[in-house]
Amino acid sequence: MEDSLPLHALHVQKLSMFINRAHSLIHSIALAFIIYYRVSFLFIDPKTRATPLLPWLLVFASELLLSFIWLLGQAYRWRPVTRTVFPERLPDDDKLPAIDVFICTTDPNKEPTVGVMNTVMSAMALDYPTEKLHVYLSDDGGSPLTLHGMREAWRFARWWLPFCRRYEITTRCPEAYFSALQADCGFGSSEFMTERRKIKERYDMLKESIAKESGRDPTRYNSRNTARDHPSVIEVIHDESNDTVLQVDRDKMPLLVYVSREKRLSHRHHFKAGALNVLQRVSGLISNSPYILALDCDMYCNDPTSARQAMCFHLDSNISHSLSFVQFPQRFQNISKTDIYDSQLRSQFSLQWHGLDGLEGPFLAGTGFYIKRVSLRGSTMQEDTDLKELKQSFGSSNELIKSLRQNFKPNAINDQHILRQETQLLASCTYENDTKWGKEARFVSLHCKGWSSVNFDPPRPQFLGSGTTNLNDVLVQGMRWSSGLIEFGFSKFCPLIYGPPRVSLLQSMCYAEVALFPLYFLPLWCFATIPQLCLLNGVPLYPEVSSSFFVIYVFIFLSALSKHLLEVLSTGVSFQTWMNGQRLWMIKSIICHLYGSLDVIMKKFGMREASFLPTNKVADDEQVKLYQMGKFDFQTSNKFLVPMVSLIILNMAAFFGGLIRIFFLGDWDKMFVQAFMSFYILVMSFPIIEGMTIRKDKAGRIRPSVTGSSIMFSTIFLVLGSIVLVIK
Ligand SMILES: O=c1ccn([C@@H]2O[C@H](COP(=O)(O)OP(=O)(O)O[C@H]3O[C@H](CO)[C@@H](O)[C@H](O)[C@H]3O)[C@@H](O)[C@H]2O)c(=O)[nH]1
Ligand SMILES: [Mn+2]
Repeated sequence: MEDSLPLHALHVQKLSMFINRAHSLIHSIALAFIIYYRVSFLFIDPKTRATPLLPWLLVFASELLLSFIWLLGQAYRWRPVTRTVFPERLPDDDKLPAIDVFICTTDPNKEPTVGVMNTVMSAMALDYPTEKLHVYLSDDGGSPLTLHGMREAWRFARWWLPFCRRYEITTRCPEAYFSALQADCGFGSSEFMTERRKIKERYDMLKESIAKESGRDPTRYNSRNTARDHPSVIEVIHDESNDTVLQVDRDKMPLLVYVSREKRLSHRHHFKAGALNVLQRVSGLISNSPYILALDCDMYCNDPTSARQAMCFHLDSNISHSLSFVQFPQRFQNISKTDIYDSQLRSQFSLQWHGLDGLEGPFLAGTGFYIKRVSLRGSTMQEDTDLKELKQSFGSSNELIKSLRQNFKPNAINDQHILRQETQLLASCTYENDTKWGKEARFVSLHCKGWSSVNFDPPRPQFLGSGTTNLNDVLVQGMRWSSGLIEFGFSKFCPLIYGPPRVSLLQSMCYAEVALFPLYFLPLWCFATIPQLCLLNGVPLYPEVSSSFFVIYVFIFLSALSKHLLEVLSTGVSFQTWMNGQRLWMIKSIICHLYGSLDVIMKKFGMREASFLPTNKVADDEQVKLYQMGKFDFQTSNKFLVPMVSLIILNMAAFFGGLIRIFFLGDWDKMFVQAFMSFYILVMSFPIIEGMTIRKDKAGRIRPSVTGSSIMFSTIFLVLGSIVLVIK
């Protein structure tokens, strides 16, 4: 490089690092005391023990598991870093590498077409040489409405892009731009204002046209069968109309391609991962750019500079040879201030990813990353790898294999007919049969193959999506994630076994933490039931208030909570937001992680098929209102509600039973911790108690039938549990 100035800088967060390490050390010592306390119980003569063995062991096992997951999590806190970039030092535009943008959508009912097109247009408007930008939309729904939307988006973009460039607009997602109160670039000249009005009119026309098309024949788009069974359609979107746009501007349009892969009921399609594989192959023939930006259909580009920022890492000769991807944090535009469902994924993107960045690099978040195409290829390809071997890896397409050797130039297939035939082959549902596509878990094993990654979290969010804003979506999404992670944790890629020889111990610990944290459901279920059962039966499980081990327990409780509080507050949010995060952690552990794990077990035994319920991106006015008010919305299935409500009833019984014990039998010293646990659980569950008792609105009321069956379940648990306790 002629320019010796660095393109980016790394800053180790020294203060956090010091606090974290000191805290880990002190907290570990306290945990060691607890283990000593629990183990020494086992050496007491069984005849003189005040507590039966079984509940003691259950609580001990839970404490061990919780401590283990905590210990794994300390790896994130070892060496947190932040970064800055200097895009002004990048080489000239003609020396920048090309980028393919991949956007995935699947269901026009849950993912409104206008929203998807906004993402498409924001990507087309990235601040990057247009001839080096290629935008692909994968439509798993195979919906003609989406294709129609693409044509409209293209037409609008021909006005939108020059407008953004001319006035240096920074918010280039049309919807976000027009709905912002203070449009950026101020209200400048009258020329700008007239232009803006004209563009706004065109944008309204685009929305109207999409609405009209979707209203034309509802059955055409609502058919679930089309979504699951359709041929492949690949179309490079062209200029069809004769609008009078300046020829110069017309040339300055990125390539836009619609890809709907073939889907058949008899073939597995692997959801988003499958869609990304198809895009990788199809784009390999059409543009074959060395870098790829992957986006979810609702993750619009909020700042056009992300591509150049990413290139500050990819083009740095010190790190580029091993750098696989630059990940931007996933942020959301529709999250309320207190974030009652903890949808901002704060701990993940504001804490964990910064910690990983100080090790070998963050994991892929699934969206908002710029990845190097070769790092996706799995096996490294030598010049002399023979054709047979290549076909075993990449499938039968000669053209695709040719493109692998093109050094990121597109294949010069001039014959449109051949190009179409070949891309259709690549997007067919049988293409991956007997190949290595999808077999190598490429995304998760990048670091193990020696690739590194970078996390970049600039002050202005680069990508903004729609987060979950109702309980049902939160739980369904949480369940899907848990199930995916547990599956990974217990596969042959289990990070604790597969990791250490390939990546550092700390990095393996982080991988293990993400893969195993759904196991939180085991200790949390235990802590929400066993101490309560014992409390009602007068069985002590924790040290007496007068014992010095009591102090250790209090210390651990306060140390864990205050550390988390500090971490959350340092991201600039309120105490209330922290509390909401704690509450959601409990709810998700009890519900999502439990069902997610059951899901994996059932899949293993062939009792369930893999599924992917996309989250809803349509804003429901009533729901949004409740959400903005910070009120829970309990319109979700009974399988989620009943376990939660049952635990609350159990804890209510335990708490009041415990109070009676404490005041009438004088068990204060022995039973305080257990009574406090129930009290804490009830305080944290306040919105649910409110739903069971006070709230009368349809969305916020927990139906009496749910409460009824929950009372039944908790009674059965109490009776059976007490019998087991008495038997000893
Ligand atoms: O068969 C499918 C299912 C989903 N998608 C797309 O996948 C994306 C993510 O789906 P979404 O319903 O928005 O899921 P989220 O839970 O919001 O997504 C998070 O979780 C996913 C994994 O569960 C990751 O892939 C995403 O990047 C991450 O944002 C969307 O663009 C979908 O259109 C497909 O293309 N095909
Ligand atoms: Mn999403």
